[in-house]
Parts: sequence; C-alpha cells; structure tokens
Amino acid sequence: MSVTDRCNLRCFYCVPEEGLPFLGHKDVLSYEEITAIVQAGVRHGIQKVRITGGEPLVRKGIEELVASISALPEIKDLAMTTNGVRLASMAHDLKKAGLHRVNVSLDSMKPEVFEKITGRNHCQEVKEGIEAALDAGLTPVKINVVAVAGVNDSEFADFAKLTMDKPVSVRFIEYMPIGKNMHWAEDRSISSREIREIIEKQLGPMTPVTEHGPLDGPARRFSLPGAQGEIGFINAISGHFCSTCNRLRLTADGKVRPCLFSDKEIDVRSVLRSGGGPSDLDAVFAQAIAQKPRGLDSAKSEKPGCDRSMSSIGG
Ligand SMILES: Nc1nc2c(ncn2[C@@H]2O[C@H](COP(=O)(O)OP(=O)(O)OP(=O)(O)O)[C@@H](O)[C@H]2O)c(=O)[nH]1
Ligand SMILES: C[S@@+](CC[C@H](N)C(=O)[O-])C[C@H]1O[C@@H](n2cnc3c(N)ncnc32)[C@H](O)[C@@H]1O
Ligand code: SF4
Ligand code: SF4
Repeated sequence: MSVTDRCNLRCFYCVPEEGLPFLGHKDVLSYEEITAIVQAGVRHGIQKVRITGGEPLVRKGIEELVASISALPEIKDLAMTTNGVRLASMAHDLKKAGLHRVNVSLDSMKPEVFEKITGRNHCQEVKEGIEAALDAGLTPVKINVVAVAGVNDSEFADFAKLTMDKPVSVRFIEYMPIGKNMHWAEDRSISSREIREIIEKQLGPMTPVTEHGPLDGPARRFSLPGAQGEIGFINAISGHFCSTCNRLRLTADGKVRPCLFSDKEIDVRSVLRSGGGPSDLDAVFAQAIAQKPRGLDSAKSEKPGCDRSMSSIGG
C-alpha cells in the first residue's frame, strides 16, 4: 500500500526530472479508509501487508496506521519499505506501534554517488536508519539496491560483504522501465545473473538459501560462507514470477492494481466514498484477484513497464 505520493528524495529512476504534481490531501486515502480496505483484504486471505509510498515516513502520524493494521490478528507480516532518511529517529516508535520489519532502499554507500542517484545528500542518515532498525528489532532488515550499470555496479561486492558482518538481507533489484519520461534504457539495466557473476568473481560462490514459507517475497536468496545475512535477487525483468505472484497494490489515491506492469486499476476510493460497505469492498477484491495475469505471456501482452511513476504505485 502506497500511503503517500510525496517523497523527500528524487531518485532518477522513480521520479521524472520535471517532478510530479502531488495529490491533494482529499485525494489521498485516510488511515480509516486504508484500514477498511485491509480488513476486506483479510477477508480474502491476505496475511501480509507492506506500507510504502512515496516515502511512508513523511506522512504525518504513520504510527497510527501501523497500530491499526498490526491490531488485526490475521496480519502475520507487517513490513514497510522506506528510503530510511527519517528512520533513525522513528524506528523505536514504529516498533512500539507494531511494525514487524523494514526494507530500506540504499543504492550506494558513497555519499557522492548517493546524491547523484537521489538528488539529496542524505547517505549518512540512511546508514544510521539501518542501524536504528537493527537496534529496534525491526528485523529481518532488508536493504534494497536497484542495480544500474555505470552508477553502482562497482559497489555490488561491497553490498554483498555487508552480509558477512550484519544480519541484513541485501537484495539487488533489476532496474525496471516504470513511469513516463524516466531514464530507463536497456543498456543501463543489469540482470540478476550478471550481478551474481560480478559478486562471485570477487567473493567466491554463494549457496542457495532454503525457502521460509508462503509469506516469502519475490527474491531468490543466497548466502556467502560464514555470512550472518543473505543476498537476494529480484528478477523483475529477466525472470517474471507472475505464476507465483500473489501481490495486490493499493495506490495512495485509492486504486487497486492487480499487476505492477499493467495500468489496469480498480477505483476502491470511489466505492468507499459513495457509501460502499464491506460487501462492495469484497467485490473489488474479487475483481482484482480475478484480473491478476496468470503467467508471463499475459503480463507481457500488457507490455513491460507502465505509465504511472513508481513513487505513486509504491514499488
Ligand atoms: N515486477 C515485479 N516486481 C516486484 C514485485 N514485487 C516486488 N517487486 C520489486 O521488488 C522491489 C522490492 O520489493 P519490496 O516492496 O521491498 O519487498 P519484497 O521484496 O516484495 O518483499 P519481502 O521480501 O517480503 O520484504 C519492489 O519495489 C519492486 O521493485 C512483483 O510482484 N513484480
Ligand atoms: C517506490 S519506492 C517507495 C518506498 C521508499 N520511498 C523507498 O525508496 O524505499 C519502493 C522501491 O521501489 C524501487 N524502485 C523505484 N523505481 C524503480 C525502478 N525503476 N526499477 C526498480 N526498482 C525501483 C525503490 O528502489 C524502492 O526499493
Ligand atoms: S525510490 Fe523511494 S525514495 Fe526514491 S524517489 Fe522513489 S519513492 Fe522516493
Ligand atoms: S503479475 Fe505483474 S506484479 Fe506480479 S510478477 Fe507478474 S509482472 Fe510482476
């Protein structure tokens, strides 16, 4: 669930250069509305919820939403994906409110490269945010690294080495063509296979990690010998995982998206604001689930990528 389209960074692969018009406050779902939608999801078997954005930690009172979702006993996994800039001061309160864990996005550990990617000089704050998350027990802490050729490929092995000393899961995400007027170009995307080769050339072979269970995310997971943490690969381009994809997305302005790579959306906000009750919300979920692509071909026929920016969909 994207809880806001606003963000305190400007990652070049996510937000267009000219910026984006932000949604008005009335257009964004309230916490009560989001909670009602999650309750409908629970009735359809949803057990895992991710709070994302934009940047979820810039929305006022986010702990309130965390608390109301974590109070639902059916939710077995409540995670947040954040850029980590505000995490250091908020990690303990988020934990107290009931958040289970965080995924923190960090594409470079070098301040100058970080600024080139995000347009802001906040590398140190993000590193402190990761430490605070570990300290607060928002674990397992996962670090999301979008792999971009010529930008951060020289740091892949350094990211992998982080897993030796810290119980973190470093995940390399293939750069996706999401949103209009972005900088995506085929020669800037690096496949998971290539990333793995780069890492193994420097650090030796990795071994596959056994799956945890049905709440696993889409990453293929490995570890280095003696490491405390794991290395994951999210093959968003080179190996679609549609046949096992069980995710629905909710945009900040209340649209349910059955698939990241399709601009098909179901307007749940209108349903709620025209007086719809639980059975109307149930109908939205049934429709969204029925519209999920069954496999690679059906997703492909929608064309890879989509027009909406990642900051408005949530990732
Ligand atoms: N194409 C595609 N990409 C996905 C999908 N799920 C996740 N991704 C990509 O992987 C990125 C990281 O995902 P996160 O939202 O941090 O979490 P996750 O890896 O899905 O879940 P966990 O491992 O459970 O934490 C997303 O921002 C997307 O870019 C999916 O269903 N399809
Ligand atoms: C849209 S952000 C929202 C949450 C938060 N602001 C953050 O950056 O973690 C969610 C995830 O999407 C990833 N992402 C955004 N644009 C992407 C793209 N074009 N290709 C691959 N991943 C992308 C980000 O790196 C981040 O891990
Ligand atoms: S990836 Fe996250 S931090 Fe970067 S611009 Fe998009 S929403 Fe903001
Ligand atoms: S169905 Fe859509 S969101 Fe799910 S894996 Fe396939 S392309 Fe990604």
